[in-house]
Amino acid sequence: MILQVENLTVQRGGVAVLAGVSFALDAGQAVFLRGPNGIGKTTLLRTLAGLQPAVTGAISGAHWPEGIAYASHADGVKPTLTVAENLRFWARVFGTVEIDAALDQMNLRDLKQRPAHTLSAGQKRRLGLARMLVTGRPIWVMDEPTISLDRDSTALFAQAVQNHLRGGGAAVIATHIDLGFDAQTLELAPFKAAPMSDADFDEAFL
Ligand SMILES: Nc1ncnc2c1ncn2[C@@H]1O[C@H](COP(=O)(O)OP(=O)(O)OP(=O)(O)O)[C@@H](O)[C@H]1O
Repeated sequence: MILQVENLTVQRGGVAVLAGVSFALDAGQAVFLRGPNGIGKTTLLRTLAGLQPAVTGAISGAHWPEGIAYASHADGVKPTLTVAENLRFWARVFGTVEIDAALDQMNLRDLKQRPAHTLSAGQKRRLGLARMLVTGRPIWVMDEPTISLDRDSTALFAQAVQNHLRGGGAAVIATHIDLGFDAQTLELAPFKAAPMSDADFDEAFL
């Protein structure tokens, strides 16, 4: 199993938001996380990425956590560097060298020498996603990756994810849209944590 999540409770601002989340991914598999605004998708992704601890439950797998590449809402793009320099920078951070495949897969070759601050929102997002390709990491954890992408770029991204899966990778993707390929779907609404009751407060502490 490349990633296994068992009975996970995750919290934001000290309050549990999701409880009892479980799923498992083998190499070559993806899961789409769905749920209304505020349900806890970002919180779950941040926990999977090892950026915050789980309240209870377990995350395990052959490559966890060192094999995770996390794409948050932010693109992580360095504005003063060109597109190619951004990718080389990330390649160096992750100990890889190859950026050509990322340029091609996210259709960035013509923009290679452009300073990133001159890119449109969608182009910047394509660069942010190309970053995932240069990490060389097997598990992609992605938060609404298609925001700002037009239909063609969304299709390019979906293709890049499928290539990653075919190469033995895995992906956890919070998305509201249909990316056009089959994967598990995990609806998070049923895992909404119960609100704290008055009985949970410790009077002696107040
Ligand atoms: N710093 C904070 N303190 C307390 N609560 C917070 C804090 N940050 C976020 N929250 C709350 O935690 C819950 C989960 O937020 P999260 O960002 O994980 O949801 P989401 O499903 O990713 O939402 P969206 O679809 O809107 O991006 C939300 O109800 C949010 O209001």
